[in-house]
Formats: sequence, structure tokens, C-alpha cells
Amino acid sequence: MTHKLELKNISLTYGKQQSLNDVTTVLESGKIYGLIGRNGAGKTSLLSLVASYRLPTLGTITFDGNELFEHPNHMKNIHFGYDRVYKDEAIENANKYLESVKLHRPHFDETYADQLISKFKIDVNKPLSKFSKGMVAAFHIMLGLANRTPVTIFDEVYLGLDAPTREMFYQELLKEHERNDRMFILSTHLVSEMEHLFDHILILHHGKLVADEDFETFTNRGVKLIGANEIVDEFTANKHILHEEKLGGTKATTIYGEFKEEDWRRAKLKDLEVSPISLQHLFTYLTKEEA
Ligand SMILES: Nc1ncnc2c1ncn2[C@@H]1O[C@H](COP(=O)(O)OP(=O)(O)OP(=O)(O)O)[C@@H](O)[C@H]1O
Repeated sequence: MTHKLELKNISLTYGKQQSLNDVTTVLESGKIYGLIGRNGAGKTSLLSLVASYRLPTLGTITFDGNELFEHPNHMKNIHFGYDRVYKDEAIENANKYLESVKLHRPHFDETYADQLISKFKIDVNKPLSKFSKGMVAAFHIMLGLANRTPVTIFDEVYLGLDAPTREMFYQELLKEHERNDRMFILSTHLVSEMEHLFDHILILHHGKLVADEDFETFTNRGVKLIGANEIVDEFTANKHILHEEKLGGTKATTIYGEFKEEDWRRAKLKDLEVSPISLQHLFTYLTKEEA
């Protein structure tokens, strides 16, 4: 079944601090969304609204057309995995914790959970308060994957994992994505490492959504041209210039915007070196602060 999550004109203010400013978007099943933004951009604020942890100051969030806050039964359809600390968790061990999870989460798949527990070597007989940072991260990943909710959010939970375990997570996520028509929303700073996972890119900057596009369309907007100064200038006139580097008579200019097939062909004929730029670079340039 296809589900739709719709955010309409969402703003969130904490006292005088505006953390989200008029965010509107529609998210659908079967896609992995990469939510990217610099520190303090508003990623966690946005995700905590989707998970109904708080109410927006303005705007509405609907799941399959129903306002989330007014339909608490929809909350079971959304899993919010965040960097939770269990230091004060009194429950005897992780196994006991899982027993209570199973009771309250109808989408939780026990068999899949057991597979993940052994794959990620999670010691479920240990108290959660005694887990290392990496073990907590693996535990969150197991919970989020095994809780087969239509919407699954991972808010930077993977940061505590070492690189090989993060790779295992990426592989497992892609397998699950192929098997089930779920919607995943992943917030991250590990842009270059995770970009191969994303079907769709959402970039938040100072609380505003500055990009909301499928991965390919978005990354095709970033182009770097290298060649003689005047030829590069001819091709980049009236374009949104993200970055420029000059070296004598040649320059490298990075632009953002539509660069058609025809433009690529013409640029090559004029001896320009043309290349796409990575999501990481595009993100960095688009969210650069003036010094
Ligand atoms: N409980 C709060 N009270 C007041 N201000 C808050 C609160 N939570 C977040 N903010 C502010 O809202 C803005 C957005 O914060 P948020 O945590 O959503 O950003 P983020 O993109 O998740 O950042 P990071 O990548 O650093 O985790 C920041 O300016 C932050 O200081």
C-alpha cells in the first residue's frame, strides 16, 4: 500500500528562535529520503514534528490525508529512531526492553529482529545502560529496521557506528528497501558516504527547505566548467555561480541550474572540461555562509 506524508507550511518557533520556516513537501512510500542540513538547520526539529513529538507553531502534517495529531492511531505507522541515551534505563536488559517494544508496535517483525541482533552482534542479555555508544547505535538500527512501519526515520543514529558496521547497515537498508515498500527518512552529515542510498534529497538551510528533488535531477544541477576565462564566462553568464577559481588565463566555475544536453555538447566543442559535481560539494556550496 502506498502512503503519503504531507507537510504544509510548517513553521516551528522556540521562544524567539525560529527553527523551521514555511516548510512544504510531500513524501511517498518506496523511497529513501536524504535529509541534509548543517548543524542547527532544523533537521531534528522537522523529524520530531513528523513523529508527533511536538506540534508545529504553524502548518499541518498529514499521513494519508489525516492530521497526525488528531489521529493518534497513525503514530504506530511512524518509527522515530534518534540518538537516545539509555544511561538511566532501569529495565533489566535489552531483551526485556524488546518484549515491551513488541507489545506496543504492531509492525515489529520478531524474526527479522533476531536476524539483525545476530548480524550486528547485539548482546541483548546486557542492560541497555551498559551498552557502548556503538552498541546503542546498532540497537537503534535493529529497532528501526525490524519495526516495519510505513514511515521509518533515522535521525543520525548511525554516527556511533564504526565504518564497517555503517557499511553493513547501508547494505541491510538497501535490501529491506527492495523487499518492502517502506518510506525511510535519513538525516545525516555523512553526505558523501551515504549519497548512494538516497532516492530523493531534502536540504534544510536556516529552517527553510532549499532543495526538494529526486537525487538525479538535483545532482545534475551542479556542473563544473574548466577552460579559458572568456569561454567559461560565456557559458556561465546569467547562471547561478556557486564557486570560482582562477589560475592565469584559465578558470574553474561551478554553477547551479539547468545545463542541457545541448549545453554539454557546445561546451565540449569549445574545449571546455565539463563535469558533474558531487552531492557533498553541491550541498556545501548551497549552504555556504558568508565570511
Ligand atoms: N528545545 C529547544 N529549545 C530552543 N531551541 C531549540 C530547541 N531545539 C532546537 N532548537 C534550535 O532550533 C534550531 C534547529 O535545531 P535542530 O536541532 O532542529 O537542528 P539540526 O539540523 O538537527 O542540527 P544538528 O545537525 O546540529 O543536530 C537550532 O537553532 C537550535 O538551537
